[in-house]
Amino acid sequence: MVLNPVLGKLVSKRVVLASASPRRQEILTNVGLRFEVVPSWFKETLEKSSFAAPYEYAVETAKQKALEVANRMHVKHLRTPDVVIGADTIVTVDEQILEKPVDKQDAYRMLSRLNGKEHSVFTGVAIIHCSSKDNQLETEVTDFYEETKVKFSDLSEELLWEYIHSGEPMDKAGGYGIQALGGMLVEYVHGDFLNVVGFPLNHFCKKLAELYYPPPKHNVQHKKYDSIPSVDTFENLSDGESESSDFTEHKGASKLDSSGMCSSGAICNSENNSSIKTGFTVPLENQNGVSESAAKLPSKILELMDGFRASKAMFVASKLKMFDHLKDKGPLKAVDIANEVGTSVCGTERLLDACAALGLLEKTPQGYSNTDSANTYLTSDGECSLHGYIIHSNDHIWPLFTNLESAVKEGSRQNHRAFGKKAEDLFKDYYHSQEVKQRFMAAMHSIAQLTARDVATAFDLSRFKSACDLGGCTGALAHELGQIYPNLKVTVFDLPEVIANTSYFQPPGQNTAPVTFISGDFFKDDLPEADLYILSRILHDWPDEKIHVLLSKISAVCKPGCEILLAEMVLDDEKKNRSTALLQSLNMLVQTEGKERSGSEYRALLEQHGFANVKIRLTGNLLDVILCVKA
Ligand SMILES: O=c1[nH]cc([C@@H]2O[C@H](COP(=O)(O)OP(=O)(O)OP(=O)(O)O)[C@@H](O)[C@H]2O)c(=O)[nH]1
Repeated sequence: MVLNPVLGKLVSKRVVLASASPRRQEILTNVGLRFEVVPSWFKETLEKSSFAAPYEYAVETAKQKALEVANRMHVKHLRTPDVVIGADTIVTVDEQILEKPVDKQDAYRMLSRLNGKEHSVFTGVAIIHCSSKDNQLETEVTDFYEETKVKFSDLSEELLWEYIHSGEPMDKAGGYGIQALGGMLVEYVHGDFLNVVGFPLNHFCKKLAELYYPPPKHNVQHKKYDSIPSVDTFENLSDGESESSDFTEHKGASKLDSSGMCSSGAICNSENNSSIKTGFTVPLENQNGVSESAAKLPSKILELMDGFRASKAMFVASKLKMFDHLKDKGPLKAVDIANEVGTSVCGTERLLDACAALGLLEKTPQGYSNTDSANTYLTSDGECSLHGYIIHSNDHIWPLFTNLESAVKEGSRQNHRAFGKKAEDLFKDYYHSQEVKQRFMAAMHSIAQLTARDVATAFDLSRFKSACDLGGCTGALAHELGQIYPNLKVTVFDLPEVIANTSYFQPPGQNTAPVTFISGDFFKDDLPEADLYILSRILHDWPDEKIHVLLSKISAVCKPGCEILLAEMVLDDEKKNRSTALLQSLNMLVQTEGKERSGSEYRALLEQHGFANVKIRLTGNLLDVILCVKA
């Protein structure tokens, strides 16, 4: 779910965050944005005195950071990104610009200046839209800044030094982190808190709204985006569709009757009273046009209550290949689709209407047709088809999840309840029939294709000569690695039942780098030699005991300097923020003995087997990446 649909405009774009700041990564990840992280190499050394105002310095630095990454990625022939985001945070006090302290003395100097006073925090942000024409990079720059005022209490020398010795100030503008220990120094904040932390999310969304929902020319009233558009339809999540600025057009269009329904019969959106197609939030306006009841309605809970119905509607339409038929022959009427797929007309019409309301289809007098997102993701041959994973979700995960209650009570997987068969070995269960095996492989292939580029580029892997993808299934990640690193020889090592079935999934065309497939069981058989061992979505399948067996085997064949790359959904250490990963951990509960783990948990497992320098990258995609080296 994307609460703010303007972020959905970036869904099908290759978005790059040109920042090493973990805070910026977290702020953007938390709102569901998918992006790659490519830290900028631009040195923050612009001449401050040449700028008329401090914020101009921050904006220019942000711009240069983003442009450096856009250029580097273009030149390196990694696919040119669509959007690069750069940011720079500075603190100003007494007309001085403070950046990150270089050492403890510098931190002390900064904090002493801020002590007992109000100061400003500016973050400059640059959003660069990139395109490639005749192999030349073309860029369109949008930039802005946000100012937040912060006041420090009167702080004792002792407290300042204690804070400095905590180590927290060192990578933070002005020498403090308001989101952690530094919060104790602060008396008040006027303005956007996240701006202080490093990224002005609200202003960023407004800027995107200006860019992606340009105001209708006849309606000058809405020229400025004071609020983020809140039209909550799925089509706003896809790029290029529904470009109209619905949210301005609908403003105030519907009135509510006493039952809370819009007079049009549509359900209304709480923020701007616009007609929306999904959700239940029903506002009442007071005389100032402010919604009174919205706050009382548990819209999040209502949405979650509804969530399984929406999933199932999409699953069934996918399983019945409705999106495939519409791609080939749309627009089609319900009766035509019902005839094509052999379903009832009344049931088909309701399903298609629901899919249209969810933004998966478009409904016109000519009939139903796919949205661009449906063509791309929901058809079985779509460019980034998730069909395989959707069918696996419908046929395998859904029955398991209906037994979640038992799984939670018993703390174990539920295959016996869902499929009337006691779980044996996890993969033997998947591979007991050709049909289930192919379904599972297609599901893994969908996810691997969606994530491969982000996994492959999370770190620079060009120094490696050979890589072995343990449990690499269809080879989707291996092929992507071969594309990006032409000097890397990639081997996929997987069970014989898998290797025997990989041919169907190989990419078409001659110019893909060759991948070698070797069959074997990584728990029992000798592992192929490699400089880099990859485990993508493997460790989460297993309990710690089994992971120790596997890591000790890898450690035994790894020469010093060899590395391991893990691709997993990494939980935050407190296990409270990343809902997709936490739900995935429940998913592992109902079907495996494994679980999702936090960065610290992975680090501890790896370090026990002699791996060091564990680096973690949150990619913003479904998989995050961990790299470590055999000491
Ligand atoms: O209260 C807080 N104030 C500031 C921060 C963090 O401080 C840094 C600011 O540095 P900069 O903008 O130069 O960004 P870098 O970290 O060097 O990363 P780039 O690669 O983008 O240059 C920033 O990380 C803020 O998050 C804080 O955490 N709390």
